[in-house]
Amino acid sequence: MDHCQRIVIKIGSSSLTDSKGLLDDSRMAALADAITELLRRGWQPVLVSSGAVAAGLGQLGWHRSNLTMPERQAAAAVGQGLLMEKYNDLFQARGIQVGQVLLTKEDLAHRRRYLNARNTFNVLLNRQVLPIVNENDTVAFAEIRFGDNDTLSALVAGLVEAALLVILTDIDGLYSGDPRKDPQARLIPVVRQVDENIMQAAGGSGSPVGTGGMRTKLAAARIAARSGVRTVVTCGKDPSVILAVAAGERPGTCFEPSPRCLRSRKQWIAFGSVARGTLTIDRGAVKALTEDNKSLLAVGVTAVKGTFPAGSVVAVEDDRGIELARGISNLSSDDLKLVIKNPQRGLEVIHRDWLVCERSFSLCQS
Ligand SMILES: Nc1ncnc2c1ncn2[C@@H]1O[C@H](COP(=O)(O)OP(=O)(O)O)[C@@H](O)[C@H]1O
Ligand SMILES: N[C@@H](CCC(=O)OP(=O)(O)O)C(=O)O
Repeated sequence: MDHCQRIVIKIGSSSLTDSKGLLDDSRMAALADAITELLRRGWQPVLVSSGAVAAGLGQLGWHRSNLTMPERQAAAAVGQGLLMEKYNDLFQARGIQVGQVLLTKEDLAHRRRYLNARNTFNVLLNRQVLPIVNENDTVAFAEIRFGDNDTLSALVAGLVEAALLVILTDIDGLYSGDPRKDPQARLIPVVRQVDENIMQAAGGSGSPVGTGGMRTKLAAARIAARSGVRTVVTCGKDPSVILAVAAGERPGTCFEPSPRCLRSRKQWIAFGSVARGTLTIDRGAVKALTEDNKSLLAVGVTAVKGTFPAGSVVAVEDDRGIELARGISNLSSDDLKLVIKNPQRGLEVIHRDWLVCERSFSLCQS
């Protein structure tokens, strides 16, 4: 199996719909042509496609303004079927089988479901079936939904160990400021680190159909970079651009993979899992974790929030409430509460193999 040849392509609602907000047939056909060519060239592509809500609204004749969440979810229920029907017809005509993969944040947060999804992707990809992924909008609800598909595409890219993530949108890349508000804004061709400064350049969505804007694309690029995946954000008007990206060209903005990329299990802890509780640690423990790469011992834990069994993912924060690590706790919250009153020397709460220190988890949340 050659993971180097895996490529995740995310196409946003703004690139899939026409000026009336309906699915753009010619754009979808051009996308199908480009993906077919990628397969012919030996790549294993995964398509993360938005557009379910837009397609549903078009079919039902509903207007986007003032929709409640259940109404959006109902529109997605109608639209997801239409979207897949279109993709199925387009790819069948090109001799390619497709498989629908609908995921929620909760699916990826659950370690066994995450691994099951990985096995399914591997079977589809190794048998030249194109996985077409979307968020399962009809069941995902407010607090635990991705909302946009940018973050989802980055998690999928890490999951399948892709070499490239291509995010197709309605603008040719990341600009130094939101181009709608700043006419002086310049295109940034390469980003080596998604930090707070770069984050400040990004605004929300510019189109009525898009959801995340550039902010969620940066969060996605950061997750991908830490997972060892190079991200290119570029314009999806002409989907054949993905062939140029696969051939090594860098139209738009290229986000380089991090030299300190995380291995699979730590990627999941850092970006896929949902923390079930929070541990506050003292200054000595902060140093041990962030500078000395040590495991977290019970002596350094000063407070425990939440109720969780042993084996849960927990957030670790300093005494100012800043999250600086995440890991799998060897102890339940009940046991931890007993232990911190009377710490046993050397008792390990999180082994360093199950601990991820990340200076800015908040930058990875969309
Ligand atoms: N710094 C920036 N550079 C480029 N685009 C930006 C920036 N800040 C905000 N945007 C907006 O982000 C939009 C793309 O995001 P979005 O509308 O969510 O598209 P999609 O449906 O492809 O996810 C652009 O059209 C643009 O208006
Ligand atoms: N899952 C939703 C995606 C929502 C959305 O608009 O995402 P995006 O266009 O990527 O900002 C759908 O299919 O309509």
